[in-house]
Formats: sequence, C-alpha cells, structure tokens
Amino acid sequence: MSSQGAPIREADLVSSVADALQYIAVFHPPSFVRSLAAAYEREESPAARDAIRQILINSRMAAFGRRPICQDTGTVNVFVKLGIGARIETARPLTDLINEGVARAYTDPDNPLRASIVRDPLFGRTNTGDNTPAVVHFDVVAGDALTITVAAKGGGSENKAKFANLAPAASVSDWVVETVETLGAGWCPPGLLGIGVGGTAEKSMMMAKEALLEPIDMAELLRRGPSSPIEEMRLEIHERVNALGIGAQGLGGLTTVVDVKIRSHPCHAASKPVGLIPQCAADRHLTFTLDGSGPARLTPPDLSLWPELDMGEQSAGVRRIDLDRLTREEVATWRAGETLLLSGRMLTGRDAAHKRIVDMIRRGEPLPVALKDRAIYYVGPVDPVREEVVGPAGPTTATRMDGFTDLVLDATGLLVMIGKAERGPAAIESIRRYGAAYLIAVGGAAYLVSKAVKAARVLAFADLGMEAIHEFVVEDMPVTVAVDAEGNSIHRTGPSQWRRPAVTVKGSVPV
Ligand SMILES: O=C(O)C[C@H](O)C(=O)O
Repeated sequence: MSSQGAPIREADLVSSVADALQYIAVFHPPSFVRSLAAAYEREESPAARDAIRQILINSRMAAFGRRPICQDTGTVNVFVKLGIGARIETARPLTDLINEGVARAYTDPDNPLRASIVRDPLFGRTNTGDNTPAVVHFDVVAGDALTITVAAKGGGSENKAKFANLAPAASVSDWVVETVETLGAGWCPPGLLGIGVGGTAEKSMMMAKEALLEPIDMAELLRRGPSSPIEEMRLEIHERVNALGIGAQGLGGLTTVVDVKIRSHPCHAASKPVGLIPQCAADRHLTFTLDGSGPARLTPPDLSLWPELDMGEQSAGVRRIDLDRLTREEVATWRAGETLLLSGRMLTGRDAAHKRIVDMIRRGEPLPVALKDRAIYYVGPVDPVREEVVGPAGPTTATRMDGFTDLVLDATGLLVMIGKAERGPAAIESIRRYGAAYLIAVGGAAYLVSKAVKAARVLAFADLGMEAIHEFVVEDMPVTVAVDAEGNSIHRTGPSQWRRPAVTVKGSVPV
C-alpha cells in the first residue's frame, strides 16, 4: 500500500495512461467482442449481418496489427478515483500528468492515433495536434491507491447524447425508446446505451457515461432473469430498442444495442433528470490501479477471442465501379441497397473542408480542387505508419454534411458522396434533384476500409490536418448505395422492414 510502501511515481502514472490509451485503441473489451459475435450469429438481416461481420473482421485485424479499431480515436475521458491516503511523487497537477500520458499515446511513432481535439470550440477550431486535453473527472475515495479508468469516446456517438428532465411520474423507458428512435445511425450501432437517472442535470449525464464502463453482461441477464427493478428496466429497454429494427449501421436488423446500462441517484422530489449516452461499436475503455509498485501491467487479450470470419464471396455478382470514368448516366442506374466495389480516385473532405469550400463558393473564389463528376469520401484518416499508405480510414457521419450538400452539388457538379449514417430529407431531395448518389462504408471498420486504399496524398487545406482534402486511389472498396439518384434511402426502408412488436418483459415494473 502506498502510504506504507513506495509512493506512486509520476513516470509510472504518465506511462500507465499512455499504455492504457494505446491498448484500448487496438483491443475491444472481450465482453464486447463476445456480444458482437453472438449478435452476428443471431442476425437475420443480410445488410446488418454484413456490417457486423466487417466490424468483427476489423476488430480482429486491429488486434493483430496493433492499429486503431476506428479512425476516430476519440475524446479521452478519464475517471480518477484517488485514495485519500494515496501518495503521488509529484509537484504537478494530476491533470497535467494525465495529459502528458494522452499526448504520449496519441503521438506514439509506432502507432500514432488520430488527433481529433480542437482547442477553441467556438472560433478557431484548430487541432491541438496530440489529442489533449482529456476530460478528467476526480472522485476522492477511501484507501491509498489510485484507480484510473480511461475511455476513448468517438465523436459520432457522443454527438447523440441526450438529456431530459422528466416529470416525476413519466416513464424513463418510454423516453429512452422514443429518443433512440430519433438518433439515426450516426452513433454507429450496434453498441450500448448508458442511462443515468436522478441526481441533477450533470449528475445524470455523468452516471450515463460511467454506466457505459461496466462490463457487458446482457446475455447473462437474459439467461438468469432480472433480480431487481433496474435489471427489469434494462431488459425492457434492450428488448424495445432492438424491436425498433434500426440494426447495425441503421440498415435494419435485429441488434441495435448489445446492452443497456443504468445507474441512479437520489434526486429532488420535483425532478426526474435522465441522461442518455450511446456508445458506438468502437467501445474502448480500461481501468487500472497504481499502488506505488510500478506502472500498470496490461495483458493483451487472447487472440482466439475473435471469430475467424472472412469477407465472403463479395465480388460475385457485385458491380465494379471505375471512379475515374463516373458519369451521371451510370450513377442513375445504381439502386439503394446495392453493394458496389469502387476503384479509382476519390477525394476526401469532411466538416472543416466543407465549411471552407462553401465559404469559398459564396465569396466566388476558385476551389483548390475540381469536384465535377467526382466522388468525395467523408473521412478523417489516421496517419500512416510503415508500409501503410493511410492509417485506419472509416467514414464519418454524413448527416453533418447535409447543410452543405445542396450548394456543393449545385456549384461544383459533385456526383457521389461516401460516408456513414442517414441523410436528412433536404439532402435526400438535393441528391434526387441533381441525380447524385450517397454511398456508405461501415463505420467502425476503419482499418479494414483502409486496406482498399492503395495511394493517398494531400491535395488541399493541409492546415486542417486529418480534415485536409486528400486524394485516395482505392481498389475494390466495398460500399452500399444508401441514397440513390431517385431519392430512395435504405435508412428509411431498412429499419421499417425489421421493426417488430416488442415482447413484453414478464413482471416488468412501470419505471
Ligand atoms: O471523426 C470521425 O472520424 C467520425 C465520427 O466519430 C463520427 O462518427 O461521425
């Protein structure tokens, strides 16, 4: 124990945070892999099954290749439980030591992780370059050890966090189910729901976030049945959310959530605050304890954990598209739901690049790249290492680009967009009007997707870092037509096809 034994060394704390972040970037928690493999076995929707297969293949590749599961290596969330008797050999604030660990992990030359944090959210939005600062929460507890949980939370799922202050008699389960139905697929299901009920506004959100750090045990709960009202509520929400039919990537299917975690806290008689935070398929967190005996020792999971899946006979009967010869006539023949294999040159560009492009169009300035009859991939890739041409490079949420779409299609003649998740009604109407198409790759399969990229170079806006406009040369990159030139959207048709009545959970209490 540190109060009697050696104090916790500053260097051990920094290296443990760095090692833990590197670890979670490449290894899914075993309980998540097992749940996803079970969901894959159960899944009946071909599109959702294919998406889950890609996520599992990607997870195994990341574990073997020690490269990030997802290009979005997340905001670092840190939960510190500081024993009141813990002795730490440092004169620096703990948060500084944690941020030193974050910077070391994200700039590791062997496995650089993507820097996603912008310094000033309101104005400049310049990237800090090393993914600092982390969001750190402290709790002073009994004992003399220091327990730290690190989580890397992707932006797409964090964007879908919700809060409500319900009337005391209102049903939390109803609110959660109704709210999840409005979230779309940008949070990259299948994943988890963290729910915090009670306390105050910020307490309920904290509980929702912390609930996501608990190990997944829904299969066990389903097997043994509930032993408390909270467990009944978990089962009820799990059943009702999955019955919505949203499915993997919003394609329609049986599994939207593999688990539902709930925490509660006493609250004011007038209130019922509820926080809801979804966790994407890039579930990443780890807890370690320092007691003065050295840095955290992290054992890699047994690689036999992952099912050995392959991409299957993807090329048989699948249309191959030459991106260097794209025509509006050809795009008009693509049908929503169809799988395509893309080869040739595509541009990349996401939030910051779109903002700049649209600002330039409005000012009447020439664009640095011609978009006419081309495809743009909404992606912010991880930097490459060794033989890679690009690091993990999965799609980002296309819905965020909706506000730019009409002007970009009109002013540039762009033909194809590639991303993930649904497009809103206005963007779908623009796609229809301009005879364009929107394709999706699987969010959460970033390392797998990157293997289709054979060359990459930055073409414009280099100062935007991962948000710069690149040109990728791809070979047989698998995508699905999500919105076709007639305005048909698989994110509308898929979930409605797989929606089913929820089975009432026996003995459920109204909560
Ligand atoms: O930032 C990204 O690469 C993706 C983001 O997490 C998203 O899901 O939209």
